[in-house]
Amino acid sequence: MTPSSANPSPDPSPNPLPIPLRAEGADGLAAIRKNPGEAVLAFDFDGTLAPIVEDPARARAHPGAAPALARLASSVGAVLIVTGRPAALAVEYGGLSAVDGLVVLGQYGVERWEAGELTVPEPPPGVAEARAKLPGVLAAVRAPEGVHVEDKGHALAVHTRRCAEPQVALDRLRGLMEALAERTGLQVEPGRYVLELRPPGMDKGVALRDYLAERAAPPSALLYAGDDLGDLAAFAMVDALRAEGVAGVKVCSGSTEVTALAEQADLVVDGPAGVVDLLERLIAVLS
Ligand SMILES: O=P(O)(O)OC[C@H]1O[C@H](O[C@H]2O[C@H](CO)[C@@H](O)[C@H](O)[C@H]2O)[C@H](O)[C@@H](O)[C@@H]1O
Repeated sequence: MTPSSANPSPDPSPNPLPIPLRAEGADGLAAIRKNPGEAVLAFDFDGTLAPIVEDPARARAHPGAAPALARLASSVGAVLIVTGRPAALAVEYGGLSAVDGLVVLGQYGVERWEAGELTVPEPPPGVAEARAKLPGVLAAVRAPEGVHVEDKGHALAVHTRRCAEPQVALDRLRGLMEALAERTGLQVEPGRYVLELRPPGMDKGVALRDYLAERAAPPSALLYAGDDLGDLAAFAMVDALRAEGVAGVKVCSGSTEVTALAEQADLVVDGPAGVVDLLERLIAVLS
């Protein structure tokens, strides 16, 4: 898959930006080019910067991601990672610690990493309760072989990717997870062959909005790239900001596993390799 485009690019440069599918996306890219120093570029981690792998502990960013983000960080207003991962893990798995000025909002915005400093609040008591109850719940329903739990401190992610039938397994667990979430005051965050039990009240859209509110002025443009259902809240925030006059670009790191983002995106690229290609094209036009 090459970057999506409605028409052939009129840009004569050897490394042109793709043409967005929507006029608003084209306006967003134009705003980044016009005023890069005030633009904010935000990225999801798994599936967007890091290829999806079976074992979450083995996920690593595409080798081109950190170098490209480091170069962009020197020419745009801010580079952000907004992830369901614990912030420190995203930094480690992404090899991102040397990206100047990078801010990582982890666990859907609950945690923050910046300049080597990590801020992690105490999780609500429901997380400990869910942690204690989850093994019993999974055993009681004879969870299929391959189901595994990732304990993220603030959330418990139940993964089915390693099951023989991951979608069947996910569907079988959904109701139980919802019931456990209700009993523990948590919410279920669905994703790519994963159901997470996490505290309510924060999502990637709120995380973006809070971050932007800290800045002295609204950005010249906000680009957000994601691949999974948890990124829809960030896309909705791009839309909300557009309604307030802030230019935006919604980029989908495409996969066959999730199609909801592609339906809303201005640009659909081919997974993390496609995202890195887009970053390199941005570097080329901004330098
Ligand atoms: O917001 P993100 O950065 O996209 O994180 C979302 C979740 O990603 C991870 O799970 C996904 O990636 C795994 C590794 O490739 C894959 O095995 C799994 O099937 C995917 O759902 C991560 O493990 C979760 O903690 C994140 O919340």
